[in-house]
Amino acid sequence: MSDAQATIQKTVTENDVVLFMKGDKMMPQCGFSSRVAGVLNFMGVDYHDVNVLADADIRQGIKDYSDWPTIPQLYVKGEFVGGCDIITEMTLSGELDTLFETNGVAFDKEKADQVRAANA
Ligand SMILES: N[C@@H](CCC(=O)N[C@@H](CS)C(=O)NCC(=O)O)C(=O)O
Repeated sequence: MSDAQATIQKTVTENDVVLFMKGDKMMPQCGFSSRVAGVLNFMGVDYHDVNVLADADIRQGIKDYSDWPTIPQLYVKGEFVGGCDIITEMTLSGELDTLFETNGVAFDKEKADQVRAANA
């Protein structure tokens, strides 16, 4: 296993929720990353952010790890969940709430409902 793959595996194993993104959660540097980080921030989710722009090996490595060609990538309990389109859909359908509840990830349900109401 390459160093990048080992680092990624360790990161997604040691942190319940991980967002591989461009920029960081306070200052995303891509609209897709910004949308996912914005939802997680608004929902009050405690997550670990990894800025792939800081490391070319991780940027490529995360695509290899999940066999998914783009960033952002959200992981919950070590499992790849999706990118921006999937997370947006799951937020609006309530599936993301269910996934968090099933995995014991704390979030503010009222805020999640607010996102849905604003996009209804
Ligand atoms: N449809 C994608 C949009 C994300 C996307 O297209 N990301 C591009 C541009 S930021 C990307 O990661 N390209 C490969 C790269 O920059 O390494 C999603 O749902 O996440």
